[in-house]
Amino acid sequence: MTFKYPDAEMWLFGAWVVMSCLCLVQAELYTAITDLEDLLDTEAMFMETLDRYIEREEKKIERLKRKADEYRKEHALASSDVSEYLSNPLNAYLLVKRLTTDWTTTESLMTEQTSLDEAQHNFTEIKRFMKFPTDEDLTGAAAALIRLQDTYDMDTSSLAKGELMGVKYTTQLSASDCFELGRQSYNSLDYHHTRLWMTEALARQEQELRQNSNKTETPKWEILEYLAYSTYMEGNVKTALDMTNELLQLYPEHERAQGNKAYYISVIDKESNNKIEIEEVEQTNAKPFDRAPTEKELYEMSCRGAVSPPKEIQAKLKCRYVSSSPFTRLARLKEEEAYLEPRILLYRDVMYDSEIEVIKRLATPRLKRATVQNFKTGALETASYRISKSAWLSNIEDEVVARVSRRVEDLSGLTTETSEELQVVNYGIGGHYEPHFDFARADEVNAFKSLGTGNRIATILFYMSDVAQGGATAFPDLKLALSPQKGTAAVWMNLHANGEGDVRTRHAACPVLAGSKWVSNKWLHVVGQEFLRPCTLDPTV
Ligand SMILES: O=C(O)CCC(=O)C(=O)O
Ligand SMILES: [Fe+2]
Repeated sequence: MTFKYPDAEMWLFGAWVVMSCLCLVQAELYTAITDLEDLLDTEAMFMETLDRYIEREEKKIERLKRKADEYRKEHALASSDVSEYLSNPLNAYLLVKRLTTDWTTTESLMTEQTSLDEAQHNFTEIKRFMKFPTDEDLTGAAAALIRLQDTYDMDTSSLAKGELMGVKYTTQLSASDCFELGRQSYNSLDYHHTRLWMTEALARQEQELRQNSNKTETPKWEILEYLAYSTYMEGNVKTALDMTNELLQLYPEHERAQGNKAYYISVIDKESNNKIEIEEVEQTNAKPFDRAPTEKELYEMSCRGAVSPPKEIQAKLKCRYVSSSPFTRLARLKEEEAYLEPRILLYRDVMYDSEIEVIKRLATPRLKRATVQNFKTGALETASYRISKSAWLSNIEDEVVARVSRRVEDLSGLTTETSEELQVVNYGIGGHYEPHFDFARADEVNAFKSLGTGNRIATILFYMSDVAQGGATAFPDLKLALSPQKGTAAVWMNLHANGEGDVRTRHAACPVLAGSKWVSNKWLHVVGQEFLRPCTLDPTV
């Protein structure tokens, strides 16, 4: 890549060498924090190019100002006594010269484009060789924010003010930021969030105008257009008509709004001719539960701590030190019961910071958008219900990975001979994994078939980071949420002793609200555990 600013070249080239190997594949940057960090480097290069462009343009304007001063002075002199001035042959010559060759030079200075061309060239090169977000990334980032809003039940205005579940951050969203979220929701046909964010955009815009801030970029009529339409789509035609009237006061020639107005009036007329009272839908965020909550609602409630296991169950939970193997006799395990039936155990401080660093370092260059198995076909696919980046590490790659496998055996009393490799996962903001089973169900015939090791009998989930906010592992049916604590492992059996899947283990990774989440999974399989966990025909075990 060639850069046109000579002294920028060395720095840019250095950055390019580092970045170019990482950056040729550009997609889904929002899925992991590690990728977002690279975007800051891209932004730094954009800023450098912009600063240089401004500097050059300012120099140009300075030169033009000096020229204008010269013209003004000479012109004033001439005007003070025109005939006297022009009677001098030198002045007559200079006047003609000023308006010919001189003026041509001035004009070409005005229209000179080199700094613009160079800046544009540099922008193109940066976009080609550095990580650069796509429209898909913007859609994904907006969807992640909306997912967080829903899961953690955050009201639009608090979120726009930077309040995340009671924690106040300094970043706020401007009217145009809110407008963009509304527009993204509109493009996803999500009229509920379109209305919420366009309402907020209007409120913010009024505030910005009151504060005389020059932030306001989106015309009010445009916000009103989205707001009116989403309001109509949500069933409130009268309010939609009022909003469209307001829009037309600001922009009377707006043809689409004129059409919509006529349409809304016709809907209202038709209803009143039929003597049907139009019921304006009450628009609130509240979700009244006059019915049993759906799994999604239970999942979201577990994530935000709005539900928890019954007190009787919690009262029975114990914690203890255990030593079941040579290793754990030396370093006794801190075992905590998180749930009894099914048994979900937490082991504290079983992965050390130094081990976590090695695992993260090995996994980082290999992180790819996580896939889920299409259990019907066996194919691996990306899916919006699982948003994270993951990589697999094998025991032979590093002693630390092998050591983690041995620790898994100590924790579970099972063998890792037939297990999958260690799956390392990094979730960015909004990263999540919706409710799922780790085991394959009866109809998912192709799952693990090629491995020949049977179903996933147990899950050992290591938390490799704390998470500032959100990111719990939720078990919706149990109303249980495990909050990540660096170094802790969660362990549970996915199968009953008769080999049937235990549906109570259905679980999810709640969206990360603030911070970044690292975990690793070790999935143990059935084959090889025959003597370690004997099977029974009793379906209750
Ligand atoms: O990240 C978590 O909390 C759970 C991850 C999980 O369930 C999975 O990867 O299967
Ligand atoms: Fe899972």
